[in-house]
Amino acid sequence: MTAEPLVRVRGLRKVFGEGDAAAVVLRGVDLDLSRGEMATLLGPSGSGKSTLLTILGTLLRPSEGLHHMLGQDLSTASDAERTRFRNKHIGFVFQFHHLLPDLTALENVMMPAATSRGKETASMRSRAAELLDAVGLSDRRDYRPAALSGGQRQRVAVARSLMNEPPLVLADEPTGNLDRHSADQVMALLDQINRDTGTCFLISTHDEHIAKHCRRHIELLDGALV
Ligand SMILES: Nc1ncnc2c1ncn2[C@@H]1O[C@H](COP(=O)(O)OP(=O)(O)OP(=O)(O)O)[C@@H](O)[C@H]1O
Repeated sequence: MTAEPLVRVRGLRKVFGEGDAAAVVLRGVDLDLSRGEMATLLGPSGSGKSTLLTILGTLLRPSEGLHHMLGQDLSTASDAERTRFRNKHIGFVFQFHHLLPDLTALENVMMPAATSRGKETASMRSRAAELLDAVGLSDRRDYRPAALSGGQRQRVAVARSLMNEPPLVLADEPTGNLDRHSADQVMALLDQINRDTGTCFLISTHDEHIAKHCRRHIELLDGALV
């Protein structure tokens, strides 16, 4: 018997709207992601990359199809179960960092743990400090996002995505807002984390140069995998 992959998706469809206004955005996607994989999701604008990532992140339900992660059937899970699952097992990095402006870098990194466990603890603080160290920002712990560069903010967002040690991190155009040098730094960081911890990354990008950092390329064209 082969072990079930980290993520298994079969016949995934997403339709927005109804009747004449219906737009079929994903038309039957089959995809497996294994633990420790580092993959890019490529495709032209409008091909459905963000929609697929949002569904894999349980932030959106598919119209049809099967979605399993860690052997759990998320297609039939309740909203509350999906939220609990997401907080525990999935990290996110977005194009715009979505850091909270009033919190320091350290407090932002701690957020996912504080959210799922109710309150901050000393062990959360030390894990967040270790993560900031790992992304090269231990000297910026007490800075607020406005006092950080774009690349530094994105590195804080990467640290935050890892706070709960998720087996899967979904990154939607994580370098889309960065210059080439900062983009390469962020990609090298993701690559390093992937090798060190076995975290699976699925990274959407338009940029072929960024895709070179990944060993697997998944391509969407008009809502279907190529
Ligand atoms: N909530 C929504 N309601 C209706 N249509 C939507 C919705 N969200 C996305 N779409 C449509 O789905 C299609 C795919 O969008 P999506 O954002 O997934 O593409 P993408 O490949 O990530 O594009 P980009 O690279 O430009 O970010 C687009 O045509 C978009 O207009």
